[in-house]
Amino acid sequence: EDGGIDTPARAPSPVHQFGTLAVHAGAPHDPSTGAVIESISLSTTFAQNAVGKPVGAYEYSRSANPNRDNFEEAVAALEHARWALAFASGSATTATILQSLAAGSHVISVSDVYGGTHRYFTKVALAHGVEVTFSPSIELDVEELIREQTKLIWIESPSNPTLSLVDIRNVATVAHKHGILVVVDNTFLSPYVQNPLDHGADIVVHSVTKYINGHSDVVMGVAAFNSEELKERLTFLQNAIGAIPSPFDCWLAHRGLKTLHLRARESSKNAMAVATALEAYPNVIAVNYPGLDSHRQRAVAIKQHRDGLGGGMLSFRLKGGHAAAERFCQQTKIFTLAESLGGVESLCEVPSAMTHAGIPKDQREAIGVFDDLVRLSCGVEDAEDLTKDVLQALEKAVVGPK
Ligand SMILES: C=C(NCc1c(COP(=O)(O)O)cnc(C)c1O)C(=O)O
Repeated sequence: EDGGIDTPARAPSPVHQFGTLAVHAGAPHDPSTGAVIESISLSTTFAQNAVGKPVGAYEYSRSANPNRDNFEEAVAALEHARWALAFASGSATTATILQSLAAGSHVISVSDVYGGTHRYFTKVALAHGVEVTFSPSIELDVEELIREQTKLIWIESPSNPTLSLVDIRNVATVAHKHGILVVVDNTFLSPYVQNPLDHGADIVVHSVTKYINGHSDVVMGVAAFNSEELKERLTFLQNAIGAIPSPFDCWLAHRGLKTLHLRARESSKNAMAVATALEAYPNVIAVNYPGLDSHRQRAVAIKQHRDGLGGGMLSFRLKGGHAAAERFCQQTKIFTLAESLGGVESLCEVPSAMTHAGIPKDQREAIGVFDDLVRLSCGVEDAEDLTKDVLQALEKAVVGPK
């Protein structure tokens, strides 16, 4: 007990280090053929020897599927969780968790969240009776924001796209005193850099579409947790709502996950090089990167991130407003102008006009998503090439005196 919520049993401490788990967790050799790589089980249904007596462990693919089981087992191992459940997308994961709440429930969310998450919180959740309110400084004011009906606190750390951090333990300590669950969206860092359950979170979620799959060829989401009650509730909803991923997508995402440690280290190194170059550039107003000593919450990164890594994501403000931000993204040669993030290829975007365009301008700017903000997803290309690409695009983007 740490207040009003049972502290669930923790997953057993991992026997192996991250890289070994990434390669081997949830990856049994086929006992009949010895195949080292799992097959893809596309069958949607499984024979029964007699009524209600399936031949094996499976009956119908929406309820369970071998590839999904293997992928979920691997994610659970990497997030230090007893269980993980995979969904059709990160957004489907968010929706299923919110739909686990009774009508009349209240959720407190950090203000700076992905635009699609904001869209669900403000335009969908209320339809099933869940009210979401936002806080720009959740560590400071969470206690006063809690209501009798508050059931969940939703954190993105780092947040998309301003890379704000939250000290998870601080929020979880307050939340658990009131019997409130804490969800951390760990998409921006991946399980390699941060494990929110180790800091008191009750559920960790990812858009698998990003770093975990890592190759921009799968849309998927996942939630991981230690509570048996959550496992029962969310497994029921995974089947009843049915927002599940395909076996092939699970197979692809499991393959991508096996190199997550290599990709996360490389993209973090690249982001540090690019952020450092940006910080030195005269026409850059501000750089948001948790790996920089100048980051406003650098102490939280050092406390919560493996080796204080900043991850592969960063954003920066450019003199010259929206026009300069757009020109930058049109001038890059290696960074591709596109939404999404976390893949092997580097991407750039202008959140105010793209991923966060659905958030009203005044609310956007209140959380630092200004029209001149550019977001970069640093892939695994060479740091020198990425840095040169950014600098040449800056030269062309900024018109007038530097
Ligand atoms: C597509 C983008 N984000 C998706 C996303 C999601 C939604 O994941 P989807 O798999 O795209 O549904 C959830 N959480 C975070 C932090 C995210 O960044 C983007 O920011 O370009």
